[in-house]
Amino acid sequence: MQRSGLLIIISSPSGAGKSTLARRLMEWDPTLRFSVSATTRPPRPGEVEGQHYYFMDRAAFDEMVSQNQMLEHAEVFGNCYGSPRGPVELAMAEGRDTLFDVDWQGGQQIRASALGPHVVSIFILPPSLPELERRLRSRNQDSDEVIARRMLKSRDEISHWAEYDYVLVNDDIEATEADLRAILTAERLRRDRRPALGGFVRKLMEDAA
Ligand SMILES: Nc1ncnc2c1ncn2[C@@H]1O[C@H](COP(=O)(O)OP(=O)(O)OP(=O)(O)O)[C@@H](O)[C@H]1O
Ligand SMILES: Nc1nc2c(ncn2[C@@H]2O[C@H](COP(=O)(O)O)[C@@H](O)[C@H]2O)c(=O)[nH]1
Repeated sequence: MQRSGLLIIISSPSGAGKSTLARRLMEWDPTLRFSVSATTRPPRPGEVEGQHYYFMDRAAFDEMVSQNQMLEHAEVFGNCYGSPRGPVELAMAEGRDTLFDVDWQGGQQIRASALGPHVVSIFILPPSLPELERRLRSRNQDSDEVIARRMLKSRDEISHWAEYDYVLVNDDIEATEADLRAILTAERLRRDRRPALGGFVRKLMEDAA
């Protein structure tokens, strides 16, 4: 039987380090596929269409939603974000694992979808709220107003931490990346080895009889 890809969801308050960790994880394992989201947010300097996001206007976004082309979608910080369904289903059929950088609403929707049994969800906490703000500022890409809005929403996002399979505090980036690698390795072992164990255990018992 062809194995099915895992859906690895990473959520956190804005600025805790999801994108940085996702990038590092994909450098470690280039077979991982990143789910490039659609968004109505304008591009930041340096963001590339089709690599960081599919940037679109509200009409195009709504059209995708109405055609059932989004696996999940939500309004975050006043803009629309969504995960296109087609590439995820393709990756799963090919047995490839997909990484999602989505907020708690996206996490809930994917978990509740038909693909829910394939989800591994990870919540990233910042070491403190002042450090979260420092990281948002150090990124040097958002206005004071945008940063204030994201900080205001951070408590709401953090309140969903217990809905996730794993929760990591992203203090030291190397240590957090090592934890993510360990999670991925263990979850893949579980997926790949467990189905074959039924036959192995049956034979073990027969041989002993
Ligand atoms: N462990 C860490 N220690 C110090 N700085 C970090 C750490 N992890 C990430 N950063 C820095 O914090 C900033 C925000 O990180 P990043 O953009 O990855 O956050 P994010 O959670 O993806 O944010 P958003 O939700 O807005 O996309 C970046 O400048 C990144 O280099
Ligand atoms: N529910 C979804 N949330 C998403 C998606 N893509 C990104 N996000 C989340 O939005 C915020 C802000 O992202 P930014 O790039 O503007 O900083 C962040 O929390 C992301 O996780 C998505 O497809 N669905």
